[in-house]
Amino acid sequence: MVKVAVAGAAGRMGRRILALSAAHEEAVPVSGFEAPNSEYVGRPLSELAGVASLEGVVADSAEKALEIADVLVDFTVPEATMQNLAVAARLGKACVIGTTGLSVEEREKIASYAKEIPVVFAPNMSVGMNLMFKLAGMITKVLGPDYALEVLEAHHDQKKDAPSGTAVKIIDELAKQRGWDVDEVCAHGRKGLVGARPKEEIGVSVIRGGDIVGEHTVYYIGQGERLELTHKAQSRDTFVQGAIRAAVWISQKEPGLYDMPDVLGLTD
Ligand SMILES: NC(=O)C1=CN([C@@H]2O[C@H](COP(=O)(O)OP(=O)(O)OC[C@H]3O[C@@H](n4cnc5c(N)ncnc54)[C@H](O)[C@@H]3O)[C@@H](O)[C@H]2O)C=CC1
Ligand SMILES: O=C(O)C1=N[C@H](C(=O)O)C[C@H](O)C1
Repeated sequence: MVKVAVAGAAGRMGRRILALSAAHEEAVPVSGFEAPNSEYVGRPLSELAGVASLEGVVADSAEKALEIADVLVDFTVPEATMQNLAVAARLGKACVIGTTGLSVEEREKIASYAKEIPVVFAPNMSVGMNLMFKLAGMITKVLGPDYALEVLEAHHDQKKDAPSGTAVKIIDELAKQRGWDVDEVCAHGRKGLVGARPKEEIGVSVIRGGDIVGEHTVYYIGQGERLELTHKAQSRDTFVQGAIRAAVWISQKEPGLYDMPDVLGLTD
């Protein structure tokens, strides 16, 4: 059994990771933690996860939680993820990171820690979305430059970062296929007298509201037709299942930076 420590144990993802790993055949949640000043520190994990058999309480540090674990699973906020990763590297523990909204510098630091410990780092852990990343690139290539590229993402009203980490990765795939520099071509939420649409542009639109789990669409807009490629997450558990799969997988790996296609066997 792979022993999992859950960062952000009281969060939307953290609670479901505790619950679903408690019922998993190859993983077991041995600890969960929150920031030291969190109101959840000391609360029973069983209460947060809604699983009576779960033992232990929410710890106040990554050190305490990781001492007894094999793998850190972290869906928190960028600052916490970077701190937790430093602890994991010091203790030689593998990591699964799902946090989004990280800066370029933070991503580089993750790559550097991955020289010491195995790390899965992916903005979306669902099977369908990881297939969509590939399809989005393929469609862009097949349709060619006459089709305008627009990306729309929608999430719940508590989401902190925008555009979503998934949208950022989709945009990277599209730009890569066209040979464009992503920093030069994105039009985020147009406003005012923006003029005619340049050919070298990727439009990016963001919706926030209610309890939308996560929806992403790429529009390929031509003259006389348009193709829409959409993924809708209907439950957070789709990401959680992927995260637990990644935790089991990474527990057997050498240091390195891995993505979900590695875990899912979707590599070319
Ligand atoms: N890669 C993927 O498949 C997915 C990624 N995400 C990402 O995961 C992250 C978390 O999402 P949610 O669970 O919805 O957010 P959330 O806000 O419900 O949970 C985050 C938790 O982290 C805790 N936290 C903050 N600082 C901490 C620290 N220093 N140590 C330990 N815990 C700390 C918070 O108190 C909170 O309980 C976001 O960046 C989101 O975009 C979310 C779903 C899927
Ligand atoms: O914050 C969320 O909820 C989600 N975040 C991820 C992202 O930013 O792409 C993945 C998923 O869409 C849910």
